[in-house]
Amino acid sequence: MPAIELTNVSKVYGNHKNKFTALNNINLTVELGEFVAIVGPSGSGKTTLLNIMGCMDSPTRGECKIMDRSTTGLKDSQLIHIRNRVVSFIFQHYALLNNYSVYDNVTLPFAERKMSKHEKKEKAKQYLSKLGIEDLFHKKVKNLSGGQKQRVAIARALASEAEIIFADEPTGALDSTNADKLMEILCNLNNEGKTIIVITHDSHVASYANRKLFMKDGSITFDEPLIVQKEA
Ligand SMILES: Nc1ncnc2c1ncn2[C@@H]1O[C@H](COP(=O)(O)OP(=O)(O)OP(=O)(O)O)[C@@H](O)[C@H]1O
Repeated sequence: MPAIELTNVSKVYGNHKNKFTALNNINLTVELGEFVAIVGPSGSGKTTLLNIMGCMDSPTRGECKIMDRSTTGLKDSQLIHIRNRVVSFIFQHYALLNNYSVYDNVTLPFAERKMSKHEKKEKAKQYLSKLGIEDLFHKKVKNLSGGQKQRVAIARALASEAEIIFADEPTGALDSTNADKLMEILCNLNNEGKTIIVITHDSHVASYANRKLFMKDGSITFDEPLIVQKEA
C-alpha cells in the first residue's frame, strides 16, 4: 500500500490579483517503508509539499491520499486524527515545549489515549532509551543541547506510533557530528519499517535516503529511485 499518493496536486497562494503557484501539478507515490529526501533551492515548494502530504495544508487542486485514504473533504477532527496518529513531524527548531520536561514532551501524543500513568512512564522510558537519552527524563527541554532536543523530538514522533515521519530540515540547527548521528537514527527507524520523508538543502543529508526528489519552481524535476545492488 502506498504511504502517500498525490494526483495532480497544485497549490496556489494569494487571491485573484496576486496569485503565486507554489506547487504545479505534482504526481507522486511514496510506498510504505521508503526513505525519501526532498531537495531543491529555497522557494521551490518543498515545505508546501510536505505540509500537504502531512495534512497541515490542503491542495488548491488535485488529491492527496494518506495510507490509501483521500484527505479531500475530511472534517477537522479527522485531519487532527491523521496528524496525531498516522503521521508525525520533526522540525528544524524542534517544536518542543521548552519549559516542560523531556517526559512531558515525549508523552504529549499519549494525551488522548487511555493509558495509566505507569504505562505512560514505561513507554516514554522505552523511546528515550532507544535514542540513548533515558538519563534526560526529568530535565527541562530548555536546558538541553540541540542534538539532545532533536532526539527528544524523535522520541515524541515515535510515541505517536505513526507510520510516516516527516522531517523538515531536521539537521538545520545541528553541527555535522550531531547531524550525522541524527540521520543514522532516521536510517535505523527506516530499517525498522518507518516511512521517512526528509526535506533538506544538504546533499550529504540527502545521501542517507534511498530516493531523492529534486524540486524546482513547484515541480519535481528529477526522481532518483533506489538502486538495488544485486549480489553477484
Ligand atoms: N502562505 C503563503 N502565502 C504566499 N506565498 C507563500 C506562502 N507560503 C509559501 N509561499 C511561497 O511559495 C513558495 C514555496 O514556498 P516553500 O516554503 O514551500 O519553499 P521551500 O522550498 O520549502 O523553501 P525553503 O527551502 O526556503 O524553506 C515560495 O515562493 C514562498 O514564498
